[in-house]
Amino acid sequence: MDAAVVAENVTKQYGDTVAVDDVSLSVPAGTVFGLIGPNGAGKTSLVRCLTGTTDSTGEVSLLGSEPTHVERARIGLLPQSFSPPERLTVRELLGYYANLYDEARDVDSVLSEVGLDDAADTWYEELSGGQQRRACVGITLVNDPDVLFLDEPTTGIDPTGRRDLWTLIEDLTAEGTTVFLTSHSMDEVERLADQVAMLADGRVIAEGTPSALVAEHGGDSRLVVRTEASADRLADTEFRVEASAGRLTFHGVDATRIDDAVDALTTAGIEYESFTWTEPTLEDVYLELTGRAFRGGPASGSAGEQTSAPQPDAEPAEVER
Ligand SMILES: Nc1ncnc2c1ncn2[C@@H]1O[C@H](COP(=O)(O)OP(=O)(O)OP(=O)(O)O)[C@@H](O)[C@H]1O
Repeated sequence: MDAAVVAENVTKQYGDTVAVDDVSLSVPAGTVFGLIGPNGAGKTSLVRCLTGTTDSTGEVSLLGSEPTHVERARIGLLPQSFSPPERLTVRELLGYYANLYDEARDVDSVLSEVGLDDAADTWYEELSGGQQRRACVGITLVNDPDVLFLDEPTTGIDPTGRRDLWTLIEDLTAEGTTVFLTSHSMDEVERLADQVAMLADGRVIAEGTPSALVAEHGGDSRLVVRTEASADRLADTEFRVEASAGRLTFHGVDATRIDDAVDALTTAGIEYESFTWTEPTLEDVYLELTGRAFRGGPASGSAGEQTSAPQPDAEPAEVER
């Protein structure tokens, strides 16, 4: 598969601040590349280097050319902060941007894709924050770009709208669009990205598929049991069990071993109120790698039903006794 975006040893400095530090990456065409990292890690600066909207050192290839030489119609860029003209209706706004290109998509189709059909005749300034963000996403789609850079696309968008946008991004990549996604939403990146790079202090500190990163850095699956019992009665169990206020945490409990852990509780005669099974997610990877993990509590994030296979989107399963 051809690479749509390639960076080799890209560095960007603002005065003494090294915002992007010797970054190399490659994004195959038709895939989603997720860029994550704490505030100030250099994500927006890197996007600017890749799109040729700032100068940098190193090599960047965008659709096989230097970024500034790529036909603008082939690129879509949704910056983190974007303020289009406010005294236009949404339809007028998309039409305005569509007119900047020789060939553009049908504005009403784009409006529909971003869920703004009903707000088409509303002034941009009268939209809610989430609707405004949807309109901005729509603006990036009017030229039917081959590569789409989305910097925090779903900020302010409600959960249903976020999922609609995720589906839209999946549809776009299915048709061959390459998406470079910057996000603080780990569930968004985990759901969408084929490849993820984590940036810290301008450098890529981890890169891989979401599942590979979770396997390497996410920690183990565990069963958290709400009980006042101590761990002493579980001395013989094969699981590593940690006790903390009002709960026992069984480590290394994958989906097929939940029953074994519950059996161990029963065998030990331990009374419990409920238990929750959690498995590591990209959020755990993020917390681990940024060193901000909250130690001692159950990992937050996705989990499956007690007996089902892990489901990336499912809520934690709390099972009452
Ligand atoms: N125009 C600028 N002039 C000077 N310094 C800048 C400029 N833009 C960014 N920086 C600095 O570069 C570093 C990286 O900033 P950048 O905005 O790329 O981070 P980010 O990962 O996108 O952050 P966030 O998640 O908060 O959006 C920060 O130290 C920031 O202060």
